Amino acid sequence: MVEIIDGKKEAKHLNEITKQHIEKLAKSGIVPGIAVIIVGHDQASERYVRMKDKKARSLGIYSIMKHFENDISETDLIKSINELNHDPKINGILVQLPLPSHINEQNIIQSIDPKKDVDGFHPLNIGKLFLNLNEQFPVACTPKGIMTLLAAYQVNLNGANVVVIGRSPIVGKPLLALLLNANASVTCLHSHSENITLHTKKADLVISAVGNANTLNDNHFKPGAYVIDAGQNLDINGKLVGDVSYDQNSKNIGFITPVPGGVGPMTIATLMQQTVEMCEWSHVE
Ligand SMILES: Nc1nc(=O)c2c([nH]1)NC[C@@H]1CN(c3ccc(C(=O)N[C@@H](CCC(=O)O)C(=O)O)cc3)C=[N+]21
Repeated sequence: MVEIIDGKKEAKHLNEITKQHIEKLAKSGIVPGIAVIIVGHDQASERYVRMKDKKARSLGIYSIMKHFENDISETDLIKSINELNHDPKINGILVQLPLPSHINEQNIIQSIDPKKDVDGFHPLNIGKLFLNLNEQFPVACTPKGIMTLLAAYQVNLNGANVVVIGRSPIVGKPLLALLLNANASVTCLHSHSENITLHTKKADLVISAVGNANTLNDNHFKPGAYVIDAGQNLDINGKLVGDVSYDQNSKNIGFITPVPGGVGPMTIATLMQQTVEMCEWSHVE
């Protein structure tokens, strides 16, 4: 029997801890704040952004949303980010990706004050992560949430054989760094990799961040393997599914995170956690 991890339950637990931090800050008259910028009218993006805003408000985080039309110029977008960089009520700035093709994503990410980069996408923060610096800095929320989930399930990463599939700057790459920093032996596979099964069959833990339904199935894993599915795909019926196809009777999978209800809720809970952490960091310096 496959154990299905309850990401919603872990996210709820994390949100309760975040709430305690918010209440403690409130005693000093401090309210953490997040600003989310969204460009255009992509349905999925609008939905995620609303979910983030709703969760932030329910926890007592000050949350503002800036919604721009598709034809906003890069200069105007940077201007708006600059205002938020200087807004003392805002601790975290998130620019929802992807952006329209006439806007250079790196220019936008690099215009965010690294101390307010709640996504952890700024090159300075990614550099700190890869160097494993002993200081406080933001880390991409999906990878950080996955690490929290692994810790909650007491997965021993020390010397473990871990395969990460995907090398995006928002999931695969930061995950590589986090896993290396946790002393795992990490293999990263991607669209040019040959014989994926050769690698996944040896893995104690496989983390898939591909973005294609049915990328993996039970035959890819060794008995008892842990599987984290960070995929968010729509199947042919428009249903949200992950990268891995499996059922309760899959014989090799030890545990797996479901989609929906696995990594997704942890991403949003981690965003809330990190907004509050960044507020705390800004007050001790
Ligand atoms: N700057 C930026 N930061 C991001 O973190 C970011 C982004 N841009 N662009 C898009 C991706 C995608 N992403 C998700 C977060 C939560 C769920 C999530 O909560 N999923 C639920 C289901 C959601 C639903 O009901 O539709 C689940 O898996 O259970 C999904 C996807 C964050 N992203």
